[in-house]
Amino acid sequence: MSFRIQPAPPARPNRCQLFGPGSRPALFEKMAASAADVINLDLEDSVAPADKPQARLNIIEAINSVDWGKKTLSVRINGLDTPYWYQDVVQLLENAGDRLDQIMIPKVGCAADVYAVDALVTAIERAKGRRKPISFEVIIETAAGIAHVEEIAASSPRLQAMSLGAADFAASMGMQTTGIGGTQENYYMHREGAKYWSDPWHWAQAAIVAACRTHGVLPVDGPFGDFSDEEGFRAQARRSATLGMVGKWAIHPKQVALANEVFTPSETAVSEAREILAAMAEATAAGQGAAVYKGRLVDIASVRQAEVIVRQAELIAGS
Ligand SMILES: CC(C)(COP(=O)(O)OP(=O)(O)OC[C@H]1O[C@@H](n2cnc3c(N)ncnc32)[C@H](O)[C@@H]1OP(=O)(O)O)[C@@H](O)C(=O)NCCC(=O)NCCSC(=O)C[C@H](O)C(=O)O
Ligand SMILES: [Mg+2]
Repeated sequence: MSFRIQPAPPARPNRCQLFGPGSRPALFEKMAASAADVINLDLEDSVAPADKPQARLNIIEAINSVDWGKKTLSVRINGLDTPYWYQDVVQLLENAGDRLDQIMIPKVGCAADVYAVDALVTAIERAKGRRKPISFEVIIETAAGIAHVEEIAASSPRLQAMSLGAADFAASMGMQTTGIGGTQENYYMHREGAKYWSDPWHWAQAAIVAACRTHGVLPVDGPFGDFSDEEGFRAQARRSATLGMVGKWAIHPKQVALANEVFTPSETAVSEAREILAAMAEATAAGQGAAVYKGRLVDIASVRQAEVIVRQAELIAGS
């Protein structure tokens, strides 16, 4: 371990972030009643330009009136390259009550983007005497965002989570696809007449996880567009979980249970982790630094791996 200790991320469940357009207030109660850990009310790309003023009003009304339970409540504002974002922030912070937890900043390209929103949010919080500081989450979905991912992860103490936005990311990178996440038909290796599909999102996810873990931020996988493809969603989510991401977006209520299933460690995984901890406790008591568990080596690094799984399970059970 470096002399600089890896900070812990926020201790809250983030297995599923359910999105809904701010222009469809009929969905808000259904979102609140869902099993998602995080709700993202959208002012950005799912809301047409002409509907943005009304969507802001809908969202403010819903933040103040709907029972959101223990969910993290987040609003996605418009990007800093638009004329909308400052009004999103000003109207939200001046009119939404303390139930608003978080602002999601899309298409972040550098740390200064987060700094700009932080400056505005801080000024409004002071002017209005808001008691609860607003936290931030960002979307990495541009070439600049992934190129500057580490400085973005370090950009503000308000930052709690970072997602990969596969659709805008693909567009910004000039990728030849209209798919949102998942297997891409033309991204394959070829050998002896057979195709082997690779994962084009893997490198960006790994970069996001590394940046997030370095700075104590929750890494999250973004949308999977084909909401009729449950196995495709599961496969994408399992790869993300294996890489270290803590959750995934749902763009349809069908996807909430799938995300919760994948990002909740299974009973088998938790029992195995506990057995590894027990085996190592026994080995340590006997003055040994390593042990054999089910025919394989376990040592102090295995303890750290097992602790990740046990901590995740305890966090979810306690939420
Ligand atoms: C995708 C949808 C437009 C589908 O809406 P709809 O046609 O109404 O779906 P269904 O008829 O299948 O709905 C079945 C029931 O579920 C309710 N419903 C639908 N959507 C939601 C929701 N988001 N939350 C809660 N409940 C929902 C319906 O009302 C039906 O209920 P009932 O009649 O009582 O049975 C729609 O799901 C939708 O708008 N989804 C969110 C879209 C969105 O927010 N997109 C933005 C995030 S993705 C993105 O921005 C890309 C990213 O930035 C990137 O770059 O990668
Ligand atoms: Mg996007």
